[in-house]
Amino acid sequence: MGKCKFNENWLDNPVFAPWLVPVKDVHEARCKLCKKYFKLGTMGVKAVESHMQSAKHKSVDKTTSISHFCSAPACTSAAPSQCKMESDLTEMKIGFIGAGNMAFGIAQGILMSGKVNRENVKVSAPSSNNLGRFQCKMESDLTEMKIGFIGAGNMAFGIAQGILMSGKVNPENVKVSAPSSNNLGRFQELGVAVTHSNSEVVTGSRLVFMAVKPHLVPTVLCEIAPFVTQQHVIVSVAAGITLATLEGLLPPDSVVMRLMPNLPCMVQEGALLFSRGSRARPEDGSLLRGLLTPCGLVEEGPETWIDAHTGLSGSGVAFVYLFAEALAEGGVKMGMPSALAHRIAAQTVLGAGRLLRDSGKHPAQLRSDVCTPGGTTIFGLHELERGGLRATTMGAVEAATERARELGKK
Ligand SMILES: NC(=O)C1=CN([C@@H]2O[C@H](COP(=O)(O)OP(=O)(O)OC[C@H]3O[C@@H](n4cnc5c(N)ncnc54)[C@H](OP(=O)(O)O)[C@@H]3O)[C@@H](O)[C@H]2O)C=CC1
Ligand SMILES: O=C(O)[C@@H]1CCC=N1
Repeated sequence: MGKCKFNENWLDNPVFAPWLVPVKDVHEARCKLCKKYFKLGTMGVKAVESHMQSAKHKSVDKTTSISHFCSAPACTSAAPSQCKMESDLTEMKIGFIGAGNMAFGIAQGILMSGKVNRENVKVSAPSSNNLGRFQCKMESDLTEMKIGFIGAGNMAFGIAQGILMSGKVNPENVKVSAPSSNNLGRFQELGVAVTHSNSEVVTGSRLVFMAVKPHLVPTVLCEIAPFVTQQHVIVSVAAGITLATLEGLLPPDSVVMRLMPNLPCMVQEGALLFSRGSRARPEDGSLLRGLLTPCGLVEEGPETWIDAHTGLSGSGVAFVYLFAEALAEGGVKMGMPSALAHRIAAQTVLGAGRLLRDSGKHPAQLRSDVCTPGGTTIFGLHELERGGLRATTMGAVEAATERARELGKK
Protein backbone atom coordinates (compact mmCIF):
# COMPACT_ATOMS: atom_id res chain seq x y z
CA MET A 1 0.00 0.00 0.00
CA GLY A 2 1.33 3.48 -0.87
CA LYS A 3 2.13 6.20 1.67
CA CYS A 4 -0.96 8.03 2.93
CA LYS A 5 -1.46 11.74 2.40
CA PHE A 6 -2.84 14.26 4.85
CA ASN A 7 -6.63 14.49 4.44
CA GLU A 8 -8.03 17.98 5.04
CA ASN A 9 -11.32 16.41 6.21
CA TRP A 10 -9.51 15.32 9.39
CA LEU A 11 -9.48 18.97 10.41
CA ASP A 12 -13.28 18.89 10.57
CA ASN A 13 -13.06 16.32 13.36
CA PRO A 14 -13.34 18.28 16.62
CA VAL A 15 -11.09 15.75 18.32
CA PHE A 16 -8.20 16.46 15.95
CA ALA A 17 -8.92 20.10 15.13
CA PRO A 18 -7.37 21.69 18.27
CA TRP A 19 -3.93 20.27 17.59
CA LEU A 20 -3.56 18.71 14.14
CA VAL A 21 -1.77 20.79 11.52
CA PRO A 22 -1.02 19.95 7.86
CA VAL A 23 2.59 20.46 6.80
CA LYS A 24 4.39 20.91 3.50
CA ASP A 25 5.22 17.20 3.19
CA VAL A 26 1.75 15.72 2.57
CA HIS A 27 2.88 12.40 4.03
CA GLU A 28 3.41 14.01 7.45
CA ALA A 29 1.41 16.03 9.97
CA ARG A 30 2.31 18.18 12.97
CA CYS A 31 0.92 18.29 16.48
CA LYS A 32 0.95 21.86 17.70
CA LEU A 33 0.60 20.78 21.32
CA CYS A 34 3.54 18.35 21.31
CA LYS A 35 5.37 20.57 18.78
CA LYS A 36 6.16 17.40 16.92
CA TYR A 37 6.02 16.19 13.32
CA PHE A 38 4.86 12.63 12.70
CA LYS A 39 4.67 10.46 9.61
CA LEU A 40 1.36 9.20 8.25
CA GLY A 41 3.03 6.13 6.73
CA THR A 42 0.52 3.66 5.34
CA MET A 43 -1.83 4.14 8.28
CA GLY A 44 -3.37 7.51 7.41
CA VAL A 45 -5.93 8.52 10.00
CA LYS A 46 -4.78 5.63 12.19
CA ALA A 47 -1.40 7.38 12.50
CA VAL A 48 -3.22 10.51 13.67
CA GLU A 49 -5.24 8.49 16.19
CA SER A 50 -2.10 6.72 17.29
CA HIS A 51 -0.33 10.03 17.93
CA MET A 52 -3.36 11.18 19.92
CA GLN A 53 -3.08 8.07 22.10
CA SER A 54 0.65 8.55 22.75
CA ALA A 55 1.66 9.21 26.36
CA LYS A 56 3.41 12.47 25.43
CA HIS A 57 0.32 13.80 23.65
CA LYS A 58 -2.04 12.79 26.42
CA SER A 59 0.16 14.59 28.92
CA VAL A 60 -0.14 17.90 27.07
CA ASP A 61 -3.61 17.63 25.58
CA LYS A 62 -6.14 19.03 27.98
CA THR A 63 -8.87 19.47 25.37
CA THR A 64 -9.50 16.34 23.41
CA SER A 65 -9.54 13.55 25.95
CA ILE A 66 -12.65 12.13 27.49
CA SER A 67 -12.13 14.50 30.42
CA HIS A 68 -13.12 17.29 28.04
CA PHE A 69 -16.42 15.54 27.74
CA CYS A 70 -16.80 15.79 31.50
CA SER A 71 -15.85 19.43 31.57
CA ALA A 72 -18.17 20.38 28.75
CA PRO A 73 -20.58 23.23 29.53
CA ALA A 74 -23.28 20.85 30.77
CA CYS A 75 -21.19 19.84 33.77
CA THR A 76 -18.91 22.80 34.38
CA SER A 77 -20.76 23.54 37.58
CA ALA A 78 -19.86 20.13 38.96
CA ALA A 79 -16.83 19.90 41.18
CA PRO A 80 -14.06 17.79 39.64
CA SER A 81 -14.72 15.03 42.14
CA GLN A 82 -18.31 14.80 40.92
CA CYS A 83 -17.16 14.22 37.40
CA LYS A 84 -17.54 10.59 36.32
CA MET A 85 -14.35 8.61 36.68
CA GLU A 86 -13.02 7.02 33.49
CA SER A 87 -13.89 3.54 34.73
CA ASP A 88 -17.55 4.59 35.01
CA LEU A 89 -17.66 5.81 31.45
CA THR A 90 -17.97 2.34 29.97
CA GLU A 91 -21.35 2.03 31.68
CA MET A 92 -22.48 5.59 31.05
CA LYS A 93 -25.57 6.05 28.86
CA ILE A 94 -25.02 8.90 26.43
CA GLY A 95 -27.60 10.46 24.12
CA PHE A 96 -27.45 12.85 21.19
CA ILE A 97 -30.52 14.83 20.14
CA GLY A 98 -29.67 15.63 16.54
CA ALA A 99 -27.44 13.64 14.24
CA GLY A 100 -25.61 16.40 12.39
CA ASN A 101 -21.89 16.94 11.87
CA MET A 102 -21.18 18.19 15.36
CA ALA A 103 -23.00 15.28 17.03
CA PHE A 104 -21.15 12.90 14.75
CA GLY A 105 -17.77 14.49 15.46
CA ILE A 106 -18.30 14.35 19.22
CA ALA A 107 -19.65 10.77 19.10
CA GLN A 108 -16.72 9.70 17.00
CA GLY A 109 -14.26 11.33 19.38
CA ILE A 110 -15.86 9.75 22.43
CA LEU A 111 -15.95 6.30 20.88
CA MET A 112 -12.42 6.58 19.59
CA SER A 113 -11.21 6.93 23.17
CA GLY A 114 -12.39 3.35 23.68
CA LYS A 115 -13.71 4.33 27.11
CA VAL A 116 -17.38 4.47 26.18
CA ASN A 117 -19.33 1.40 25.19
CA ARG A 118 -20.91 2.10 21.78
CA GLU A 119 -24.01 0.11 22.81
CA ASN A 120 -24.66 2.76 25.46
CA VAL A 121 -24.88 5.57 22.92
CA LYS A 122 -28.18 6.52 21.31
CA VAL A 123 -28.88 9.18 18.66
CA SER A 124 -32.19 10.68 17.57
CA ALA A 125 -33.16 12.66 14.47
CA PRO A 126 -36.45 13.15 12.63
CA SER A 127 -35.18 11.65 9.35
CA SER A 128 -32.80 8.77 8.64
CA ASN A 129 -30.58 11.00 6.46
CA ASN A 130 -27.76 11.27 8.98
CA LEU A 131 -28.38 8.20 11.11
CA GLY A 132 -26.61 5.73 8.85
CA ARG A 133 -23.15 6.98 9.62
CA PHE A 134 -23.77 6.52 13.35
CA GLN A 135 -24.91 2.96 12.76
CA CYS A 136 -22.11 2.16 10.37
CA LYS A 137 -19.18 3.98 11.84
CA MET A 138 -18.78 0.86 13.95
CA GLU A 139 -15.15 0.35 13.11
CA SER A 140 -15.11 -3.04 14.76
CA ASP A 141 -17.99 -4.24 12.56
CA LEU A 142 -16.17 -3.20 9.43
CA THR A 143 -12.93 -4.90 10.41
CA GLU A 144 -14.82 -8.17 10.63
CA MET A 145 -16.82 -7.68 7.46
CA LYS A 146 -16.11 -9.94 4.48
CA ILE A 147 -16.03 -7.97 1.25
CA GLY A 148 -15.72 -9.31 -2.27
CA PHE A 149 -14.99 -7.82 -5.67
CA ILE A 150 -15.96 -9.54 -8.91
CA GLY A 151 -13.70 -7.93 -11.48
CA ALA A 152 -10.23 -6.61 -10.70
CA GLY A 153 -10.11 -3.59 -12.97
CA ASN A 154 -9.59 0.08 -12.34
CA MET A 155 -12.82 0.69 -10.49
CA ALA A 156 -12.58 -2.34 -8.22
CA PHE A 157 -9.03 -1.29 -7.39
CA GLY A 158 -10.08 2.32 -6.76
CA ILE A 159 -12.78 1.28 -4.29
CA ALA A 160 -10.61 -1.36 -2.61
CA GLN A 161 -7.74 1.07 -2.18
CA GLY A 162 -10.06 3.78 -0.85
CA ILE A 163 -11.66 1.42 1.64
CA LEU A 164 -8.38 -0.09 2.80
CA MET A 165 -6.59 3.24 3.17
CA SER A 166 -9.02 4.08 5.95
CA GLY A 167 -7.54 1.20 7.94
CA LYS A 168 -11.03 0.18 9.05
CA VAL A 169 -11.34 -2.84 6.82
CA ASN A 170 -9.03 -5.76 7.30
CA PRO A 171 -7.41 -6.67 3.92
CA GLU A 172 -7.52 -10.32 4.95
CA ASN A 173 -11.32 -10.10 4.81
CA VAL A 174 -11.32 -8.90 1.21
CA LYS A 175 -11.28 -11.17 -1.84
CA VAL A 176 -11.23 -10.33 -5.53
CA SER A 177 -11.82 -12.44 -8.63
CA ALA A 178 -10.95 -12.05 -12.31
CA PRO A 179 -10.50 -14.56 -15.14
CA SER A 180 -6.84 -13.66 -15.73
CA SER A 181 -4.06 -12.74 -13.35
CA ASN A 182 -3.33 -9.53 -15.27
CA ASN A 183 -4.78 -7.22 -12.65
CA LEU A 184 -4.59 -9.34 -9.52
CA GLY A 185 -1.01 -8.49 -8.51
CA ARG A 186 -1.83 -4.98 -7.34
CA PHE A 187 -4.60 -6.35 -5.10
CA GLN A 188 -2.15 -8.83 -3.61
CA GLU A 189 0.10 -5.89 -2.83
CA LEU A 190 -2.78 -4.47 -0.77
CA GLY A 191 -2.88 -7.74 1.19
CA VAL A 192 -6.12 -8.84 -0.46
CA ALA A 193 -6.84 -12.49 -1.35
CA VAL A 194 -7.28 -13.23 -5.05
CA THR A 195 -8.97 -16.00 -7.03
CA HIS A 196 -10.21 -16.83 -10.52
CA SER A 197 -13.53 -18.09 -9.12
CA ASN A 198 -16.44 -15.64 -8.89
CA SER A 199 -18.49 -18.10 -6.84
CA GLU A 200 -15.69 -18.32 -4.28
CA VAL A 201 -15.90 -14.55 -3.83
CA VAL A 202 -19.67 -14.74 -3.32
CA THR A 203 -19.64 -17.63 -0.87
CA GLY A 204 -16.86 -16.01 1.18
CA SER A 205 -18.31 -12.49 1.33
CA ARG A 206 -21.27 -10.65 2.80
CA LEU A 207 -21.01 -7.60 0.56
CA VAL A 208 -19.99 -8.11 -3.07
CA PHE A 209 -19.07 -5.37 -5.53
CA MET A 210 -19.88 -6.33 -9.11
CA ALA A 211 -17.17 -4.47 -11.03
CA VAL A 212 -17.10 -5.97 -14.52
CA LYS A 213 -17.89 -4.14 -17.76
CA PRO A 214 -21.63 -3.59 -18.23
CA HIS A 215 -22.04 -6.07 -21.11
CA LEU A 216 -20.65 -8.87 -18.90
CA VAL A 217 -22.99 -8.24 -15.98
CA PRO A 218 -25.85 -10.56 -17.11
CA THR A 219 -23.46 -13.49 -17.72
CA VAL A 220 -21.71 -13.02 -14.40
CA LEU A 221 -25.00 -12.61 -12.49
CA CYS A 222 -26.30 -15.90 -13.94
CA GLU A 223 -23.04 -17.57 -12.92
CA ILE A 224 -23.19 -16.39 -9.30
CA ALA A 225 -26.98 -16.54 -8.82
CA PRO A 226 -26.94 -20.10 -7.32
CA PHE A 227 -24.61 -18.87 -4.56
CA VAL A 228 -26.41 -15.62 -3.67
CA THR A 229 -28.50 -15.71 -0.48
CA GLN A 230 -30.63 -13.15 1.31
CA GLN A 231 -27.67 -12.47 3.60
CA HIS A 232 -25.65 -11.06 0.72
CA VAL A 233 -25.61 -7.46 -0.38
CA ILE A 234 -24.75 -7.21 -4.08
CA VAL A 235 -23.54 -3.79 -5.21
CA SER A 236 -23.16 -3.18 -8.93
CA VAL A 237 -20.96 -0.35 -10.19
CA ALA A 238 -21.67 -1.11 -13.85
CA ALA A 239 -22.69 1.95 -15.84
CA GLY A 240 -26.29 1.81 -17.04
CA ILE A 241 -27.23 -1.57 -15.57
CA THR A 242 -30.52 -1.03 -13.77
CA LEU A 243 -31.71 -2.32 -10.41
CA ALA A 244 -34.53 -4.14 -12.25
CA THR A 245 -31.97 -6.02 -14.38
CA LEU A 246 -29.89 -6.89 -11.33
CA GLU A 247 -32.89 -8.08 -9.32
CA GLY A 248 -34.33 -9.95 -12.29
CA LEU A 249 -31.20 -12.05 -12.77
CA LEU A 250 -30.63 -12.88 -9.10
CA PRO A 251 -32.78 -15.07 -6.83
CA PRO A 252 -35.98 -13.50 -5.47
CA ASP A 253 -35.40 -11.39 -2.33
CA SER A 254 -31.77 -10.67 -3.21
CA VAL A 255 -30.52 -7.45 -1.69
CA VAL A 256 -29.14 -5.31 -4.47
CA MET A 257 -27.80 -1.78 -4.75
CA ARG A 258 -26.55 0.27 -7.65
CA LEU A 259 -23.52 2.44 -7.08
CA MET A 260 -21.82 4.92 -9.37
CA PRO A 261 -18.35 5.72 -8.04
CA ASN A 262 -15.54 7.56 -9.75
CA LEU A 263 -11.83 6.94 -10.01
CA PRO A 264 -10.65 9.45 -7.35
CA CYS A 265 -11.96 6.93 -4.78
CA MET A 266 -8.37 5.76 -5.04
CA VAL A 267 -7.21 8.85 -3.18
CA GLN A 268 -10.27 9.06 -0.95
CA GLU A 269 -11.69 11.99 -2.94
CA GLY A 270 -14.35 10.17 -4.93
CA ALA A 271 -17.92 11.30 -5.55
CA LEU A 272 -20.27 8.35 -5.16
CA LEU A 273 -24.03 8.05 -5.55
CA PHE A 274 -25.98 4.92 -4.77
CA SER A 275 -29.55 3.72 -4.99
CA ARG A 276 -31.16 0.90 -3.07
CA GLY A 277 -33.02 -1.92 -4.80
CA SER A 278 -36.52 -2.90 -3.73
CA ARG A 279 -35.30 -5.36 -1.09
CA ALA A 280 -32.41 -3.29 0.26
CA ARG A 281 -33.27 -1.82 3.64
CA PRO A 282 -32.12 1.58 4.95
CA GLU A 283 -29.58 -0.23 7.12
CA ASP A 284 -28.08 -1.87 3.99
CA GLY A 285 -27.69 1.64 2.60
CA SER A 286 -26.10 2.73 5.87
CA LEU A 287 -23.73 -0.20 5.72
CA LEU A 288 -22.64 0.73 2.21
CA ARG A 289 -22.32 4.38 3.13
CA GLY A 290 -20.24 3.54 6.21
CA LEU A 291 -17.98 1.32 4.17
CA LEU A 292 -17.51 3.82 1.37
CA THR A 293 -17.21 7.00 3.43
CA PRO A 294 -13.39 6.76 3.34
CA CYS A 295 -13.62 6.86 -0.48
CA GLY A 296 -15.02 10.40 -0.51
CA LEU A 297 -18.43 12.03 -0.78
CA VAL A 298 -21.16 9.36 -0.60
CA GLU A 299 -24.76 10.25 -1.40
CA GLU A 300 -27.92 8.21 -1.75
CA GLY A 301 -30.56 9.11 -4.30
CA PRO A 302 -33.28 7.75 -6.55
CA GLU A 303 -32.17 5.49 -9.36
CA THR A 304 -33.13 8.10 -11.97
CA TRP A 305 -30.16 10.20 -10.85
CA ILE A 306 -27.58 7.47 -11.26
CA ASP A 307 -27.17 7.85 -15.04
CA ALA A 308 -26.83 11.64 -14.69
CA HIS A 309 -24.22 11.13 -11.99
CA THR A 310 -22.42 8.77 -14.35
CA GLY A 311 -22.21 11.57 -16.93
CA LEU A 312 -21.39 14.34 -14.47
CA SER A 313 -18.93 12.54 -12.23
CA GLY A 314 -18.10 8.96 -13.27
CA SER A 315 -17.17 10.20 -16.73
CA GLY A 316 -16.73 13.81 -15.59
CA VAL A 317 -13.36 12.94 -14.09
CA ALA A 318 -12.09 12.26 -17.62
CA PHE A 319 -13.48 15.59 -18.82
CA VAL A 320 -11.51 17.35 -16.11
CA TYR A 321 -8.35 15.47 -17.13
CA LEU A 322 -8.84 16.63 -20.70
CA PHE A 323 -9.11 20.19 -19.46
CA ALA A 324 -6.00 19.76 -17.29
CA GLU A 325 -4.09 18.40 -20.27
CA ALA A 326 -5.18 21.35 -22.38
CA LEU A 327 -4.14 23.81 -19.67
CA ALA A 328 -0.69 22.23 -19.56
CA GLU A 329 -0.38 22.26 -23.33
CA GLY A 330 -1.31 25.93 -23.32
CA GLY A 331 1.60 26.49 -20.91
CA VAL A 332 3.92 24.52 -23.18
CA LYS A 333 2.78 26.59 -26.16
CA MET A 334 3.71 29.67 -24.19
CA GLY A 335 7.23 28.31 -23.58
CA MET A 336 7.02 26.39 -20.33
CA PRO A 337 8.76 22.97 -19.98
CA SER A 338 6.18 20.17 -20.36
CA ALA A 339 6.77 18.36 -17.04
CA LEU A 340 6.49 21.58 -15.07
CA ALA A 341 3.41 22.66 -17.01
CA HIS A 342 1.69 19.33 -16.20
CA ARG A 343 2.58 19.57 -12.50
CA ILE A 344 1.20 23.08 -12.36
CA ALA A 345 -1.96 22.09 -14.28
CA ALA A 346 -2.61 19.24 -11.80
CA GLN A 347 -2.12 21.55 -8.83
CA THR A 348 -4.35 24.20 -10.44
CA VAL A 349 -7.20 21.70 -10.88
CA LEU A 350 -6.71 20.37 -7.35
CA GLY A 351 -6.57 23.83 -5.78
CA ALA A 352 -9.55 25.13 -7.73
CA GLY A 353 -11.56 22.02 -6.78
CA ARG A 354 -10.72 22.23 -3.11
CA LEU A 355 -11.53 25.91 -2.90
CA LEU A 356 -14.82 25.31 -4.71
CA ARG A 357 -15.79 22.49 -2.35
CA ASP A 358 -14.51 23.98 0.88
CA SER A 359 -15.72 27.57 0.38
CA GLY A 360 -19.22 26.42 -0.55
CA LYS A 361 -19.30 29.34 -3.03
CA HIS A 362 -20.93 29.14 -6.44
CA PRO A 363 -18.30 28.64 -9.17
CA ALA A 364 -19.42 31.88 -10.84
CA GLN A 365 -18.58 33.79 -7.65
CA LEU A 366 -15.09 32.30 -7.45
CA ARG A 367 -14.56 32.94 -11.15
CA SER A 368 -15.45 36.56 -10.63
CA ASP A 369 -13.02 36.72 -7.67
CA VAL A 370 -10.20 35.80 -10.08
CA CYS A 371 -11.12 38.35 -12.74
CA THR A 372 -9.48 41.76 -12.53
CA PRO A 373 -11.39 44.24 -14.72
CA GLY A 374 -9.38 44.59 -17.91
CA GLY A 375 -6.93 41.97 -16.57
CA THR A 376 -5.66 38.69 -17.95
CA THR A 377 -8.40 36.27 -16.83
CA ILE A 378 -11.30 37.96 -18.55
CA PHE A 379 -9.38 37.86 -21.83
CA GLY A 380 -8.85 34.10 -21.39
CA LEU A 381 -12.47 33.52 -20.35
CA HIS A 382 -13.64 35.35 -23.45
CA GLU A 383 -11.71 32.81 -25.56
CA LEU A 384 -13.31 29.89 -23.70
CA GLU A 385 -16.78 31.36 -24.24
CA ARG A 386 -15.98 31.89 -27.90
CA GLY A 387 -15.03 28.20 -28.11
CA GLY A 388 -18.28 27.20 -26.42
CA LEU A 389 -16.62 25.48 -23.45
CA ARG A 390 -19.75 25.67 -21.31
CA ALA A 391 -22.15 24.33 -23.94
CA THR A 392 -19.63 21.68 -24.96
CA THR A 393 -19.20 20.52 -21.35
CA MET A 394 -22.95 20.37 -20.78
CA GLY A 395 -23.22 18.41 -24.02
CA ALA A 396 -20.53 15.99 -22.80
CA VAL A 397 -22.44 15.28 -19.57
CA GLU A 398 -25.64 14.82 -21.57
CA ALA A 399 -23.96 12.47 -24.09
CA ALA A 400 -22.42 10.34 -21.32
CA THR A 401 -25.75 10.19 -19.46
CA GLU A 402 -27.60 9.15 -22.62
CA ARG A 403 -24.98 6.48 -23.26
CA ALA A 404 -25.46 5.11 -19.73
CA ARG A 405 -29.23 4.96 -20.38
CA GLU A 406 -28.58 3.17 -23.65
CA LEU A 407 -26.30 0.61 -21.95
CA GLY A 408 -29.11 -0.11 -19.50
CA LYS A 409 -31.53 -0.95 -22.31
CA LYS A 410 -29.29 -3.51 -24.00
N1 LIG B 1 -13.26 3.18 -14.64
C1 LIG B 1 -14.07 4.08 -14.09
O1 LIG B 1 -13.69 5.23 -13.87
C2 LIG B 1 -15.47 3.70 -13.71
C3 LIG B 1 -16.00 2.47 -14.03
N2 LIG B 1 -17.26 2.14 -13.63
C4 LIG B 1 -17.82 0.82 -13.94
O2 LIG B 1 -16.99 -0.14 -13.34
C5 LIG B 1 -17.05 -1.35 -14.07
C6 LIG B 1 -15.64 -1.85 -14.29
O3 LIG B 1 -14.96 -0.86 -15.06
P1 LIG B 1 -13.38 -0.80 -15.04
O4 LIG B 1 -12.88 -1.16 -13.71
O5 LIG B 1 -13.01 0.51 -15.62
O6 LIG B 1 -13.06 -1.98 -16.09
P2 LIG B 1 -11.69 -2.77 -16.34
O7 LIG B 1 -11.68 -3.18 -17.75
O8 LIG B 1 -10.55 -1.99 -15.78
O9 LIG B 1 -11.88 -4.09 -15.44
C7 LIG B 1 -12.79 -5.09 -15.70
C8 LIG B 1 -12.44 -6.28 -14.84
O10 LIG B 1 -13.43 -7.27 -15.04
C9 LIG B 1 -12.77 -8.53 -15.12
N3 LIG B 1 -13.60 -9.51 -15.77
C10 LIG B 1 -13.83 -9.71 -17.10
N4 LIG B 1 -14.67 -10.77 -17.27
C11 LIG B 1 -14.97 -11.24 -16.02
C12 LIG B 1 -15.74 -12.31 -15.53
N5 LIG B 1 -16.43 -13.12 -16.34
N6 LIG B 1 -15.78 -12.51 -14.22
C13 LIG B 1 -15.12 -11.71 -13.36
N7 LIG B 1 -14.36 -10.67 -13.76
C14 LIG B 1 -14.29 -10.45 -15.08
C15 LIG B 1 -11.49 -8.20 -15.88
O11 LIG B 1 -10.61 -9.28 -15.72
P3 LIG B 1 -9.08 -9.26 -16.18
O12 LIG B 1 -8.36 -8.53 -15.10
O13 LIG B 1 -8.75 -10.71 -16.25
O14 LIG B 1 -9.03 -8.55 -17.50
C16 LIG B 1 -11.10 -6.93 -15.20
O15 LIG B 1 -10.39 -7.21 -14.00
C17 LIG B 1 -17.76 -1.06 -15.38
O16 LIG B 1 -19.03 -1.65 -15.37
C18 LIG B 1 -17.86 0.46 -15.42
O17 LIG B 1 -19.07 0.88 -16.01
C19 LIG B 1 -18.01 2.99 -12.89
C20 LIG B 1 -17.54 4.22 -12.57
C21 LIG B 1 -16.25 4.71 -12.98
O1 LIG C 1 -16.77 5.04 -19.29
C1 LIG C 1 -17.49 4.29 -18.63
O2 LIG C 1 -18.38 3.62 -19.17
C2 LIG C 1 -17.30 4.21 -17.13
C3 LIG C 1 -18.51 4.63 -16.39
C4 LIG C 1 -18.19 5.95 -15.78
C5 LIG C 1 -16.77 6.07 -15.97
N1 LIG C 1 -16.27 5.10 -16.68
